[in-house]
Amino acid sequence: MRTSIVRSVQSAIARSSSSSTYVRARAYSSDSVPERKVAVLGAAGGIGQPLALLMKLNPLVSKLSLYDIAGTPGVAADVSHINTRSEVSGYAGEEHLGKALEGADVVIIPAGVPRKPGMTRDDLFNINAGIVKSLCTAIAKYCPHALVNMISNPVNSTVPIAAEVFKKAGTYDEKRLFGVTTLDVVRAKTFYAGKANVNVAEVNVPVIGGHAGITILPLFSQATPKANLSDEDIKALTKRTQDGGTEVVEAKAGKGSATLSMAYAGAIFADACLKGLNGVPDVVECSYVQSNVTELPFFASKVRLGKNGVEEVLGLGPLSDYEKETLESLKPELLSSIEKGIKFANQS
Ligand SMILES: NC(=O)c1ccc[n+]([C@@H]2O[C@H](COP(=O)([O-])OP(=O)(O)OC[C@H]3O[C@@H](n4cnc5c(N)ncnc54)[C@H](O)[C@@H]3O)[C@@H](O)[C@H]2O)c1
Ligand SMILES: O=C(O)C[C@H](O)C(=O)O
Repeated sequence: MRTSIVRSVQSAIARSSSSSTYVRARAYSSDSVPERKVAVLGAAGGIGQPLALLMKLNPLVSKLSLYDIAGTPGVAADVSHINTRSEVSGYAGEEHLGKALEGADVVIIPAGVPRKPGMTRDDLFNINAGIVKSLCTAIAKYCPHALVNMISNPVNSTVPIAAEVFKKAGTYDEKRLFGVTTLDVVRAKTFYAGKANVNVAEVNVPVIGGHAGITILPLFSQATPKANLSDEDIKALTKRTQDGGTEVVEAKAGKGSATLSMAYAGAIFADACLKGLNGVPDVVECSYVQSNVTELPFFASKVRLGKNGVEEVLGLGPLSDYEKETLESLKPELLSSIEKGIKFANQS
């Protein structure tokens, strides 16, 4: 029974990645899976706890390191009783951050405050920018070669902050820094499947741009399986995807933002990073990375993952007129969030 629950969660995650990835991943025998340490920073939080659970279910992880400013020993003890491959360690307090990070292959960062109703993601900047800066300073020191999966908002600014911190430390490698935008893809797939009345497990929708309001641009013109949706339907789906986070923030009415769907999305993205590191071919996910597919220095688009992180930032493909227009209108806001992050990292 327990084995079947673990297997069904694992295969849901595997199916969510590209189907070719799934078929090849199954070809692994447990003996041939390399040792991989994954660290979660902010592991006692609303996202951190279910993400710790999902990473504990991932057979690609051999060491799971859970770090937070407080509360991590309990989470680690709890998760450690699950009879899966990884060895779990919990670390609480800044003096243990180095140990938590040492030897990490992938660092996932859901540390920081979430939104309340009426707030934008940018309203979190003042608190979260400092948290991300100090965590990235430690990453540069203790695991400079790790792939960094940034979840903390505002992602449009926290990723540029991380890049600047790593540049200052002399450890920046643009192939290893990712803003996690997978939740936008997860939402776009769900909403599209509902409207188009197609099997959600077969749906693919790229989401480009950034991770805040109008900077989130789902490319429904490229969605598969194809469906004959009207322009109004596409506009409504686009708006719902852009407002997906706010929908959850309002429904939670002051108790935070998306945690469970984010943990799921974060687990899919981390799994894709691990598969890439392990040499699984054709691992493609959307992510907010250093990019030259547009004139903006950071941009989310499809990315091929490999043994060094980003193997290739893929182009945008053909856009509808509506998507072209929306792309142009998101650029000023995204650029200003990027510049805000860069300025913060360099002045403080
Ligand atoms: N990228 C996305 O798609 C996405 C989706 C949902 C939420 N988020 C963001 O993720 C972040 C976390 O959300 P949550 O709901 O888990 O919040 P939460 O408040 O429930 O948990 C955050 C955790 O971070 C910890 N923390 C604070 N400062 C820290 C530090 N210096 N080092 C380590 N840990 C620290 C807190 O102790 C807490 O346990 C928020 O910024 C939220 O906006 C991003
Ligand atoms: O909306 C938020 O503040 C959290 C997150 O970015 C989300 O998209 O759910």
